[in-house]
Amino acid sequence: MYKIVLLRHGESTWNKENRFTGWTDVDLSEKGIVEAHDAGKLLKESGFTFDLAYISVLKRAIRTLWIALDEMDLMWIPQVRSWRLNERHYGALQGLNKAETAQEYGDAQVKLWRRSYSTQPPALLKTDDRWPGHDPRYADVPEDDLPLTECLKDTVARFIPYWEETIAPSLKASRKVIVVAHGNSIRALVKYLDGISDDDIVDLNIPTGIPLVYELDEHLKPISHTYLGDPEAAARAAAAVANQAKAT
Ligand SMILES: O=C(O)[C@@H](CO)OP(=O)(O)O
Repeated sequence: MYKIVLLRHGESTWNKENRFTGWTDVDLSEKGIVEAHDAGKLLKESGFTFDLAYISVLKRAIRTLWIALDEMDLMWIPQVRSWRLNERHYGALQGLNKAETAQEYGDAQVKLWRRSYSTQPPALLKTDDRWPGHDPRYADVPEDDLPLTECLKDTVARFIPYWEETIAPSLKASRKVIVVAHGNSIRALVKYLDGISDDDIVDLNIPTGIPLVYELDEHLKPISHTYLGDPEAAARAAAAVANQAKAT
């Protein structure tokens, strides 16, 4: 049996301001820093240890990992960054307030943009400063792979090859792995691992800063998954994420 821990970063400054974030590189809020410390303490108290970490190239995930590893006295472990673990790119919605966007376009449209499997938010133009082609951290990524917007299906398409080619072989080599990523990139992985349908994935929300532990069989098929800590608190936090973009 294999085990892997998936962790969404702690609350970011734009989570706090209720803005669509995507690939915008915002930092953790004060609450997010506390959540990252708590995640590390909880992992340590629960007997977890790691010898390899995978993270996105966004600082809210990187800092969450650093803080959690510091709590576990594991800052020495290899930390492998990939853009493929980034948050789903939110296209032209990046920066907008979620509730105001729902007032303008309606709750149903915003829910489609946030949670449907295959509806892309409005796209950026390549001339827009928010297009990742202007950011040196993506200089080695082929231009055709850099999104102008993404639906969850697009995030699955760029994350799962990385799972198959890089993360899964590490697990099979008995590495103790933590993945620190984002609400929608973790939804992409969970959809794939648990075989969740395109319709049912709409109702899955991932809370910030609560470790999600998967036990996997020898073929890396899930045997179980659980949030560490208080399950009701995790359910409440997930419901709060779902409700972030209501117009009223
Ligand atoms: O703004 C975002 O990038 C994500 C995660 O913070 O938001 P949502 O939960 O609305 O998909």
